[in-house]
Amino acid sequence: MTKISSVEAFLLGKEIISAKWASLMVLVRVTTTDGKVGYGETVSALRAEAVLSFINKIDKVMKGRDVFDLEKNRMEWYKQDFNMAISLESTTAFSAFDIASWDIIGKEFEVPIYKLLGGKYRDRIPLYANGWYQNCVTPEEFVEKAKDVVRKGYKALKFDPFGPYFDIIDKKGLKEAEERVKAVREAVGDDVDILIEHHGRFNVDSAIMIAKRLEKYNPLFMEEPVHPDDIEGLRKYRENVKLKVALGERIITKTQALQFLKDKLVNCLQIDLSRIGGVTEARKVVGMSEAFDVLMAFHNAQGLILNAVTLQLDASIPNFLIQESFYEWFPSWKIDLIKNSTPVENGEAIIPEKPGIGVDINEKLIEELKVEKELYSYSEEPLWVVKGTWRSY
Ligand SMILES: O=C(O)C(=O)C[C@H](O)[C@H](O)CO
Ligand SMILES: [Mg+2]
Repeated sequence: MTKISSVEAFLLGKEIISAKWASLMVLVRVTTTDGKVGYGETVSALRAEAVLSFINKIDKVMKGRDVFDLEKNRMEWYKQDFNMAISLESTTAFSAFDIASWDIIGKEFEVPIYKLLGGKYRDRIPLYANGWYQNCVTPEEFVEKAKDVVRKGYKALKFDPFGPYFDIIDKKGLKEAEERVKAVREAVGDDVDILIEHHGRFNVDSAIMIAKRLEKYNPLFMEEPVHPDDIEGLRKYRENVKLKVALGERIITKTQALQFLKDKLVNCLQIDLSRIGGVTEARKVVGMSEAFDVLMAFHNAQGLILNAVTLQLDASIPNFLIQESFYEWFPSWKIDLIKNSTPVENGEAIIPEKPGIGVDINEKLIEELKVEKELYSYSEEPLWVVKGTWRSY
């Protein structure tokens, strides 16, 4: 029995980066009584202290339990936390614990996790770039950065072309968004995919107007076109728009995922392993999606532990579309933390082959990067946008 002796969390950070929401990192370490160590990562933006307190409670519940008992351990936490199914803080804390558990299990068998999930389905992981458009507002600024992305070898890139518009978009906003998308499409050509991020900010009539304006640029998908809880709006969007819909980063249970699948509200599911319940729950949602002919494009916007474990699933699943990557736009401290062991080559990720999640943690950096608490200051530009893009021009 590989008994859990501790579940610890560390709040790490250094500087604000293009992905402001990911300027902090809650690193979770699970240790067993025989000294095995596994790492996971959770969501931190606006809720770091709450997540740390959940990890502290998970530590108390999991001490002495077998790290291999993934389903039993999850059910125990689900039983202990009456509100787990409606709490991102609880599910993200548990997701990190589950990821760290799989890290230990892979290390026990001395294999990367993908070998425990059915082996390799693909040798490399095609990526789309995100985070590349910091401080872009004018079409020219977007074009300059988009060309850099293509020069790096990416065959797909995602961006949010909507500036500071929220809920309703007017003629000026539509014109600005179209100018940005048109300029990027013309700059990258037809062989590079463009993916439109709405960040779930529009009411459905605005979202439909946007789709009508942008469909001529042939986006691979429209991500979170309407507010995340606007199910009726999404139904109306699906009735009026032919473009593919992608969503899922805010789904925290497989039951929620089922609602979108059974009502055919999504073409591509973007669940996030650090929110849905780690590897254990993510692989169930992959199977459910496969039954509905829905492809996976995991959300992956937090850090390099999440990136590594996400690549393990990408390697092994049949219904895969493309993988989000901030890798080349994350701060160097996050890359250093995993000893830069999941590099991107020509717009593709190499599958990490080390045991467990496939990366080693630079443990001496943990001490160096520790921060006391999450510093938050209000600004018109919310945390969840790529920094410097909320200006009209
Ligand atoms: O990467 C994406 O698709 C995002 O939407 C990034 C979000 O801003 C981020 O996850 C907010 O926590
Ligand atoms: Mg998104």
